[in-house]
Amino acid sequence: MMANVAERIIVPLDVPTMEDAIALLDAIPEVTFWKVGLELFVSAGPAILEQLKQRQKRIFLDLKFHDIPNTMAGACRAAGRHGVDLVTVHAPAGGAALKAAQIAALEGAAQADCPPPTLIAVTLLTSISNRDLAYELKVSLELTDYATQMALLAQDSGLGGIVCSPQEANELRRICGDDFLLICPGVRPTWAAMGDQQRAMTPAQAMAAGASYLVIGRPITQAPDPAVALQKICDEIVAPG
Ligand SMILES: O=c1ccn([C@@H]2O[C@H](COP(=O)(O)O)[C@@H](O)[C@H]2O)c(=O)[nH]1
Repeated sequence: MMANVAERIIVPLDVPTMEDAIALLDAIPEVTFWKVGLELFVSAGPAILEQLKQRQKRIFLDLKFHDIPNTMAGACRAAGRHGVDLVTVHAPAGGAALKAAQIAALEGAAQADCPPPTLIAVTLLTSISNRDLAYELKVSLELTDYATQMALLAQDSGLGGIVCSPQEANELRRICGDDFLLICPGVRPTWAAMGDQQRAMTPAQAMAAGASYLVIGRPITQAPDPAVALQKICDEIVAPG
């Protein structure tokens, strides 16, 4: 397995319990970067972060905070104390909330004497289609223009990156520059089911579009053999068919 490719794949621990999470960690020890989302954090709490640290894994705490500035700051300060690598907020919370969140995340890390997390903002969930944006959310901008506005809002607010679909990664990389993290879920090998993802690309396409990291869940975690699925994805990135 090409180490540098595998290290750019973040696998979500989208499972209901701590026991399920540990089984997944043990099934694919090759994974260096794990994502803890709402389901597992609400179920298992911060203890899952300790399990990951004991295994020297990198941690993406994906709780997608979206609230008023004071509440966002409190949540990000607490997240900063956990010593995780990445923390998510929603960009449409607005510039005041994003700035407050960024400052608070650094404060939390300093209080706990741990490295500060990189705060990243979700531009537009990858489960939202062009049609959903226009007809359900009543956003009149073109989807790429909306994602660009959210990315620039995050960058201007001092955040270190965004979560975006690989379909917008090329344009957002051009606009936001090389030092801004682009974390891309919505990644599907040709042999995997799309599920609820609406704006997806293959792993090789997503890397080529400028993603810093790919978030790939069900194609790996629900495969008959997750380690084989991970290896297949790495091979496809290195030598696209
Ligand atoms: O826009 C977003 C933001 C976050 N996610 C998260 O990524 C994974 C994707 O899992 P798959 O099984 O590969 O679909 C999941 O944890 C989401 O919460 C996203 O998909 N889109």
